Amino acid sequence: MPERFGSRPAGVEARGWGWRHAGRIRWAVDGIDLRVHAGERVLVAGPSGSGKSTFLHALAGVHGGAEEGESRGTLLVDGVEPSAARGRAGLVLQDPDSQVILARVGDDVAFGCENLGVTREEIWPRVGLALEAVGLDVPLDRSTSALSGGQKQRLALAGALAMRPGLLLLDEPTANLDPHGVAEVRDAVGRVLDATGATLVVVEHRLDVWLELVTRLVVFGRDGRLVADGVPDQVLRDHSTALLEAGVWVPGAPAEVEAARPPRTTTAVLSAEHLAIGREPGALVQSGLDLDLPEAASTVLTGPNGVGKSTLALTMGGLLHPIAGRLAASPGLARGLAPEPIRWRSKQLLTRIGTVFQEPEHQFVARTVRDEVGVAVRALGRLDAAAASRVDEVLQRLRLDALAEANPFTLSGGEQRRLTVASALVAQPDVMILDEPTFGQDRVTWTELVRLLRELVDDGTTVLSVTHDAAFLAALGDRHLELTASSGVGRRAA
Ligand SMILES: Nc1ncnc2c1ncn2[C@@H]1O[C@H](COP(=O)(O)OP(=O)(O)OP(=O)(O)O)[C@@H](O)[C@H]1O
Ligand SMILES: Nc1ncnc2c1ncn2[C@@H]1O[C@H](COP(=O)(O)OP(=O)(O)OP(=O)(O)O)[C@@H](O)[C@H]1O
Repeated sequence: MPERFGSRPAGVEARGWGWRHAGRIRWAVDGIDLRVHAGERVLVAGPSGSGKSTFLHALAGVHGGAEEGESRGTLLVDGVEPSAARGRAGLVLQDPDSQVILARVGDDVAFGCENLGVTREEIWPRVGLALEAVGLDVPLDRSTSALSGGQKQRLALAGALAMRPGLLLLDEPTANLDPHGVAEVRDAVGRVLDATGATLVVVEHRLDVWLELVTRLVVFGRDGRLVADGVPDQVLRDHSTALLEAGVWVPGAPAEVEAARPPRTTTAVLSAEHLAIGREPGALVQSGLDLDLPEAASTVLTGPNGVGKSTLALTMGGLLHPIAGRLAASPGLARGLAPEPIRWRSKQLLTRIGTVFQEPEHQFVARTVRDEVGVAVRALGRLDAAAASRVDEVLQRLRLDALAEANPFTLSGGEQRRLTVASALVAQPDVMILDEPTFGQDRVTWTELVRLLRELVDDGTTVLSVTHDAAFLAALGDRHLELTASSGVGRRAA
């Protein structure tokens, strides 16, 4: 491979390296001593908010100047400052939405290659190969804004793979993928590494998926310093306590939460009959859906990427018009309003159905974390002492209290996810609809989130969650609905 295409494997060296984001007192990452040889494959794990993404962004050379933060120590990629080695690294961001640049799938995948000066004759075969490798089977002229979350994640990875970088940097690349897609994408990365010999640094909470591909495991602790580094088997054996304390999902050590239990009642709070859904009238995604949400139980909706889970969640949440059929609330939920949630005004919706979107940052409206959590209660004119103390309690339970004054947009991916859940919780809606609620969570924050949702259900809240997370399904799938491409929605017992 000609070198100007950036395919020569690049090593990494950190000596006492640290980064502090502007506006923060704490160093997000500090005292990092790490030498990664060209061609090594490194898995980075650690608690939510421990600086994993910060480190990855630094390696990609995308941190800006003093207005974004300050660094100390030394960080080198291929022997030079990361900003001078930008063409050598391919970064896939945690939030695939923020990485989509161009309007068409093919152009978006080609974008990075064009920047590297790859010839046009070579770009298009690369684009085709990369899309095939990540299993994104859509026309090159498909609009990128019409892709589902999982499809966008595959798109971002295809763009990075097409560049054939010497240093591949992946931030939770499989967090939005269905189980089949997880293995498919990991194997695609493996094949590219085998072919190019590139160095890999991948951040992921779930170790089991990546362990078979990597040669090294590096673990960040809560304070942004390394707590373990070495051959995976050895790190897992010698540091198991430290790893569990750091919230790492150690294989074979599942979270300690109760299993799902069958719904207590068959009374439905929301029922769909022959429902047809889509983002717009001409674009039907599913039709003929019959389903209901049992009261005071937790229903979990699973299914492959792009099948329509988010679309169904938004429709159930009263945010998208059904294309056909009927979605009706029980009289107890409608409380005097028309039965169709789409007809409720936003304030009326707030206390009846709270929806947490798949992409957290689409939801932020306030300037601080504390204000964001209080948005709903303020809209309802209920910011009394009880509401204020509930805000504090939720912040503390979801480990956001130390970030109460931070800007929501500066939070880590996992912190943002917890913030959106916190905001919806505080309004105390009868029904909560959550799209991928455990995205980006470590074992500790995951457990806290799952326990909190179980308590809500015990107290009478009806919860519907969309997820690809098998552990979440085991803990909260009182009712399991599986959406499939051919047969609509199937119901499974807990
Ligand atoms: N742009 C920013 N400005 C200010 N603080 C930031 C910014 N980005 C991240 N932080 C803070 O730096 C810390 C580390 O964040 P980072 O995203 O690196 O964590 P992470 O380990 O990747 O977390 P997660 O597993 O939740 O994605 C967090 O406390 C976060 O709030
Ligand atoms: N904003 C949009 N505009 C038009 N079409 C969209 C939009 N978002 C998604 N789609 C399309 O609608 C279909 C269903 O998408 P949806 O997001 O509901 O899937 P999903 O099951 O939630 O997928 P994932 O698991 O990847 O998040 C997909 O084929 C997708 O391409």
